[in-house]
Amino acid sequence: MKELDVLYETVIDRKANGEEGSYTSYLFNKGLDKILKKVGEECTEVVIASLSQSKEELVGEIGDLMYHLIVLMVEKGITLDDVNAELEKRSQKTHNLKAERKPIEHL
Ligand SMILES: N=c1c2ncn([C@@H]3O[C@H](COP(=O)(O)OP(=O)(O)OP(=O)(O)O)[C@@H](O)[C@H]3O)c2ncn1[C@@H]1O[C@H](COP(=O)(O)O)[C@@H](O)[C@H]1O
Repeated sequence: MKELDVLYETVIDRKANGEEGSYTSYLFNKGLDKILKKVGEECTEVVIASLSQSKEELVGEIGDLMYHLIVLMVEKGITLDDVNAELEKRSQKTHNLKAERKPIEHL
């Protein structure tokens, strides 16, 4: 997804160079605990928006979560390619529902 690549590069640049007035630079300066707090908050906001808000608001909350996840990835040295490779590995395997979760078939 093009926008994710652009955002990732911007976040990499903020970590390397910093930028006056940048929220991303602010997060990196605060450190891992602050980034994790924001990821946790944004997860909760996605859950709340899913239950009670419009599709538009939910899309906004998902965007916030994805942004903060990318900040976390950059902080931990994880690339989009790392995640793509993991998803690609999983895509080889389908029908992952565990046997015990499958409905009992009545013969
Ligand atoms: N996608 C985002 C993005 N999503 C959310 N946010 C910011 O995340 C903050 C979260 O808001 P909250 O109300 O939860 O938190 P807050 O009270 O403002 O801040 P805290 O005190 O909790 O840290 C807001 O300030 C938003 O502006 C983002 N800030 C930046 N980006 C991207 O990062 C790029 C670089 O931004 P800067 O680093 O600010 O130049 C931008 O062009 C965008 O593409």
